[in-house]
This record gives sequence, C-alpha cells and structure tokens, in this order.
Amino acid sequence: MAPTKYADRTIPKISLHDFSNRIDEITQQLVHAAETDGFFGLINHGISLEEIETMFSTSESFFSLPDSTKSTVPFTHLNAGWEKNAQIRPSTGQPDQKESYQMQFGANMSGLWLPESTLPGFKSASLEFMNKAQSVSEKLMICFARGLGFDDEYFIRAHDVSRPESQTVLRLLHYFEVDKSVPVPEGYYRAGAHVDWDFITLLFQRSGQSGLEICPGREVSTGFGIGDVWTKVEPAPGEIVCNIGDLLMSWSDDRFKSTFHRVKTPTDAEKDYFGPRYSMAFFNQPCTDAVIQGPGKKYEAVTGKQFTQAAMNRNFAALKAKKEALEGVKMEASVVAS
Ligand SMILES: O=C(O)CCC(=O)C(=O)O
Ligand SMILES: [Fe+2]
Repeated sequence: MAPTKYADRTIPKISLHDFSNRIDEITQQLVHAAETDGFFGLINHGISLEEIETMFSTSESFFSLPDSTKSTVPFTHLNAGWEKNAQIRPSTGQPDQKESYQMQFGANMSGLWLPESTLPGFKSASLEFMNKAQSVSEKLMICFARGLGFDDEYFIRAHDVSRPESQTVLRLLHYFEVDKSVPVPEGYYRAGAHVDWDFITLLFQRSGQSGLEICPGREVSTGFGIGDVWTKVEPAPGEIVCNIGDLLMSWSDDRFKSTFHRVKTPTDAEKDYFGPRYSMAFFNQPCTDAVIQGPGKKYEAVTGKQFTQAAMNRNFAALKAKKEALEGVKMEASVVAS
C-alpha cells in the first residue's frame, strides 16, 4: 500500500469568549470553518481543563473494571453501551484497536448504567459532563441556525436532551497500549478512517496522547473513499476539536462539510505515541422525531430515526462490500455505529 501523504494544515481556532456580545463574529468564523475545512478547534468554551481531566479520570475508572463487569452493559442497536474490539470500519474491514462505552441521556440507556455500588458517582459525574458538553453544543447550534437562516432555537429543539427521544451520545474511548516490538499488521488502525453521522462532534483529547489525523474539506461524504492527504492534529490542553457530521452536511444541503478522520496505530518508534490513549467524543444526534431538511430542500425530509437508520445501513452495506472484496466470501457481520 502506498504510504500516506501528509500536509501541515492549520485548523481554525475559534474562541467562544464573551459569546452573547460576539455572536455575529463567532457565527461568521464557524460558518467559514464549516464551509471549508469541516474541522475547527474550540477555545474559551466554558469547560475548564480541570473538568475535562476529572472526566478522563472517571473514564479510566470505568475502563479499569474487569471485562466481565463491563460486559453486563453491552453495546446495543440503540447506539449505547460497551464494546471491545468490535467496531469494524468499512474503510479498513478490521476492528478498531480499542474499547468504548457510549452513554445517552434518555430512554436508550435503560439497563446500560452500571449499578451505583460498582462505580460510585460514575453516572452523576458523566451526566454532569454531558450537560456541559450539551451547553457548548447549543452555542454552536444557534450560530449554525443563523448561518442557514433558521430561527435561533431550531437545532436546539431538534437535539433536546431532556426528551426521551434524545439520541445524543457521549462516547468514552480507550485505545490499548501498543507493543513497539511487534509489527502492526497492514490496515490496522486505532480507529479506521470514517466520517461521523451526527450533527457535530466535540472531541476531547489528552495532552501527549496523539494519533488523530484528519482529511479536511471533502466535497461529499456519502462514500467511504479515503482522501489522500492527511493532517495530524496534536492534542492541545483544554481545546475541543470539532468536526461537522453527515447530519449537518445534509441539513445544510451539503454547504457544510462532513470530513474524514482516523486514529493512527503507532508505528514510528521515534515520533508516534505507543501508550494507552483516552479520548471522549460527544455526538450531537437528533431526537428520533426531529424532521431533517435543509433550507434549499436538496434532500427529502426524513426523521431523526430514519436518518440514523440509513446511516447504520450504509455503514453495514459498505462494510459487507469491503469484507467481500478482502476475503472473496460472503459474511455475516454486525456493525457498531457512529
Ligand atoms: O478518539 C479519537 O480521537 C477519535 C474518535 C472518533 O473519531 C469517533 O469515535 O468517531
Ligand atoms: Fe469520528
């Protein structure tokens, strides 16, 4: 396989400082970033470094539980719960080298929280952090609504996390330590190249735990083709890396770009980070009954439930095609979404 080509590209850094007074300027910056790169870094967003680090410690306490405990809250088709080495990306046909636990606010989490006695305080700390991530997201939603000519509350209503129809997710991720002395098999990634299918993703990373790579500015994101020039994104303390997902791309009639990204498996003993990597991704998903259609009506109106289902089906179909191409055989597979 040809080696990846890299380019140093700067991702716009957008400050939410003094939001209500600077809303016009912030809207302009967000819209520009969404129309061009599809990625941007958020600073002065209102979640402190300490709050982020505390949530990372909470995440570590979850992942350090035995697998036999974590498997009591397994991943479900409602896009919540724990999985390990089970997410196969259509771009690679291999399972990501990781475990993850997805939490939601509403009814989809039924039976998927651990008992309080197993991890005291875990649920309340997680929900508190999720609510903070939601407040940041709502600021972005106001700006994107303005950019597209909708009323300020339009996207906030469609992503109301206080309703049982909410599908928004906080995903805790743990990529395993990699042994420097063992060669990494061809095609293995900590997370294979993909686009997210949500509205917008807020990604929290830990300093020093590098590996995220992005391929900004795709014209379309309906296929699983991998862009050829990638850019490494080093974690900056306290910064939230945001990317537009397929939902906002569709809701903007393709004006805003959903972009490919991945997490590289370390291979270069000099430059890469081989230790365990923790990250957290907050996926803004529409309520199941939200109606999705852009201002120019480029696509048929669909509900949040239909959009999610179609994204999962598309993932599954692409995965199946990839597997058949790789193995030349038909296979049965399950796919973990987002
Ligand atoms: O862990 C990361 O840095 C990226 C995770 C991601 O892209 C995802 O889970 O969709
Ligand atoms: Fe992603």
